[in-house]
Amino acid sequence: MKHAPGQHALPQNLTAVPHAIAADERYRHYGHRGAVLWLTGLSASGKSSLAMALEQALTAAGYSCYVLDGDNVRKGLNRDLGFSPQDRSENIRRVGEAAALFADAGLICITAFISPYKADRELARMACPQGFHEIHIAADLATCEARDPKGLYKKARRGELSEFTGVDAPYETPLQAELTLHTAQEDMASSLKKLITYVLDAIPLQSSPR
Ligand SMILES: Nc1ncnc2c1ncn2[C@@H]1O[C@H](COP(=O)(O)OS(=O)(=O)O)[C@@H](OP(=O)(O)O)[C@H]1O
Ligand SMILES: Nc1ncnc2c1ncn2[C@@H]1O[C@H](COP(=O)(O)OP(=O)(O)O)[C@@H](O)[C@H]1O
Repeated sequence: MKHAPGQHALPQNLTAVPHAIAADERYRHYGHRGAVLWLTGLSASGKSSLAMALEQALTAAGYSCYVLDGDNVRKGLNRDLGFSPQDRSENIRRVGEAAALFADAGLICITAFISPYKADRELARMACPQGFHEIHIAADLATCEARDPKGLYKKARRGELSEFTGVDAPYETPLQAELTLHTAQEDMASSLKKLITYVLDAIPLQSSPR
């Protein structure tokens, strides 16, 4: 359809608001509020496994979710960053900002990063006013080291990898996480069940979305 000069196809009021679609419309569309589920824990504690399984379970239940993890963030957006304390902080700052955008768009953003520093996790929380749920994937170092799925703990012990979390870099244990999963003491199905139960309660789904 052709428009005369000065006319346009969009409704006039779209130019008057910062977001053309308001939060309530996103809620009606997705059937739930946007939020960030922030998984934190040592390497091999179970973050990635639980994040992927949770995404699958929530999607099957009718939620719209997306996982941010090292695989899709450290290879692209954050490929300039390593594992120094400064780089880890910047990694988490950017992930927090990106997660906030996903939540603002109405999605459940599940993040799976070691995020070893308490102050960085607090900054991420402040960046995500839509709702930030810190979930501590708690497994002791000995268990994680015994799992060692990528052989990184062995490398670190041999001195071939420096500043490895738990070996020669710190992990600051969350003191007030919304949920703690003890993944050294229970199998993955039990941890996943607790996680799903928590999310269904904390982020209710409308009875008839869309
Ligand atoms: N030095 C060092 N310390 C910790 N981890 C290391 C290191 N070097 C590489 N890796 C691999 O990178 C993954 C952790 O990346 P993150 O972005 O989650 O780390 S952080 O939050 O910035 O601390 C981590 O993945 P996960 O095992 O899934 O946690 C490791 O596989
Ligand atoms: N309760 C549990 N929750 C999650 N993972 C578990 C659990 N028990 C054992 N595991 C195993 O621990 C390993 C964790 O690896 P991964 O998910 O890659 O950890 P991370 O992303 O934290 O590095 C997987 O092999 C997983 O099957």
